Amino acid sequence: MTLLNIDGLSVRFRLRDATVQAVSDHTFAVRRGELLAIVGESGCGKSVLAHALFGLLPRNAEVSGRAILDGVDLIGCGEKRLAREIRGRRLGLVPQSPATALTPVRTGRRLLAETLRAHQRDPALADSLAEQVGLDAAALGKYPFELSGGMAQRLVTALALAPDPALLIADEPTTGLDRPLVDHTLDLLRRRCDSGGTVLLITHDLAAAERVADTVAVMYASRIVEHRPAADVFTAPAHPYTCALLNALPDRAFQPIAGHPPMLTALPAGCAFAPRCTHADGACATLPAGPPVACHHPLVTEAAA
Ligand SMILES: Nc1ncnc2c1ncn2[C@@H]1O[C@H](COP(=O)(O)OP(=O)(O)OP(=O)(O)O)[C@@H](O)[C@H]1O
Ligand code: NI
Repeated sequence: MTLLNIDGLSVRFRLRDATVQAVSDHTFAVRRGELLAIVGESGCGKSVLAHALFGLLPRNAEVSGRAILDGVDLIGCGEKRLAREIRGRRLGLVPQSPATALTPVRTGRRLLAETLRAHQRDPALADSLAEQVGLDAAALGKYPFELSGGMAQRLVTALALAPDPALLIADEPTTGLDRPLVDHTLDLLRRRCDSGGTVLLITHDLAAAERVADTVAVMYASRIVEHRPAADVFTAPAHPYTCALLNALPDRAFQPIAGHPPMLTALPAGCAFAPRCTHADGACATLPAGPPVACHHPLVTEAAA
């Protein structure tokens, strides 16, 4: 059953002399129990997508399209309803910058207990939540400024989990963690989905997505260019950009992608990857249809059908 239905979602920022097109025409659904990983290079619009869903965009943002979570349009329902009914119980966010998200004058234990209480949950769950994210009791007694980056990261993850949200958006939840803790966090998200929860994992770490995702959406320059089951994306990528991303991994060809992504203030009318793509031709001057694969020359043709 579908939990989140996104239809034609776009976000642009108006600047004095330019417009930043940060999210372009996203249409996708997330099933209950699904772990969808959104991957793509730095600056492609992943966090802006998360903030649009959470209703956290700055004033210069213009949002269009719809994002229906459990019957409620997150884009159109208004700040009051978002604050009262949505953030917390239905929608949780692990923010990308934990340090700025933590209230400095309370210990981790107190922050967690307050969040639990605010959502009618037992504040005594604070210690077990901390344990789930790999924080020990001593760390929980510290103030945010006393925490390392990795500890703060685990605390914001525990805080986002505290209300037990129907959909958890985790924006780079493994930043600052060493490998065992990265895996610990990823496995926690996987278990959450296995027991009926739903997670949208935003990451630039393809290995992380490969470890736990059911489905993967690959973003390039504000658009989703490929959105398919994870096993297919990692074994038979269909978009040349996905293929190039995988080939850049150290344990694959370790071949960096030539060139740079376009400025989001000057996106081309056609395929934005065409200038870097060895398969590009005249057809790429027009916008390809898709996903599942937004490409005029997909590498796996049946996937584009
Ligand atoms: N308030 C804003 N005004 C103008 N541009 C913005 C604003 N917020 C974000 N952007 C731009 O939107 C684009 C997408 O940013 P976003 O943070 O979503 O990237 P990202 O994919 O999350 O990257 P990273 O992996 O580095 O976190 C960037 O070019 C960024 O500069
Ligand atoms: Ni980001």
